[in-house]
Amino acid sequence: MSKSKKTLHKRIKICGLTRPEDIAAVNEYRPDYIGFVFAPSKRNVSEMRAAGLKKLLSPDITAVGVFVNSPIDDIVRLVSRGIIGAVQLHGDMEGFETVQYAEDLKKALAAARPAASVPLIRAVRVKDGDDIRRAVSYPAEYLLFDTFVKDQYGGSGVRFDWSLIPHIEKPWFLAGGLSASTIKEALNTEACCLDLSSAVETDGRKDPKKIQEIIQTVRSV
Ligand SMILES: O=C(O)c1ccccc1NCC(=O)[C@H](O)[C@H](O)COP(=O)(O)O
Repeated sequence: MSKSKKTLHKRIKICGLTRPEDIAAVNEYRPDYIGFVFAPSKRNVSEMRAAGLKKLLSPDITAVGVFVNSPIDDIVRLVSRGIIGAVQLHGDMEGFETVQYAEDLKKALAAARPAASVPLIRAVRVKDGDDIRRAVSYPAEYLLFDTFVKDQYGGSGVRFDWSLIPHIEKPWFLAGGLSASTIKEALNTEACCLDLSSAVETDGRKDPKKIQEIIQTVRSV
């Protein structure tokens, strides 16, 4: 593992924002990305809610739409309306979010927004190293490694064994149970971005103090 890659500036994504108060917190503490979850989840936001939240969001923070097996048209509409600027695919690579699906989505996004570059982030729910190796050739700009939890697509707050991640050329996000107690260790991985949700919540709501602490830790390195 190259030292320079490990010590590169890490980006931060705070996922699962649902309220204007959450947007006020990220506008103040400034992660690189925030996530709106359009999949079934306790953090789900409707298109209308996300549109309202996006209007409040600082324009230099990229809003990522998180999807699980969604129709391409729904994703393209959110991008066309300027509600999201990146697409995180968290569903099933076999059966729904296939390679063909990603290629069709890319074509549809390019047709709808020719001037915009809308990166795809391929989420991989890691059970073992094979899950990672299978995902490397998926047509996405980034990979995102999260924990496999049965019957839960994401936002579990559970960590996986990071030693399963080999050196890969494609940039990748690290997710799954990242918290104040693991963030320094995560800074020592080759991830380009650290993605948090559960650990920056209190009683199921985003907690500005926890967001501030995590972002300060990451930025102080
Ligand atoms: O957050 C959710 O509820 C969710 C539901 C369905 C698919 C994806 C979901 N979240 C995706 C994320 O990017 C989370 O930040 C990531 O899974 C990490 O969450 P956590 O382990 O809670 O930090």
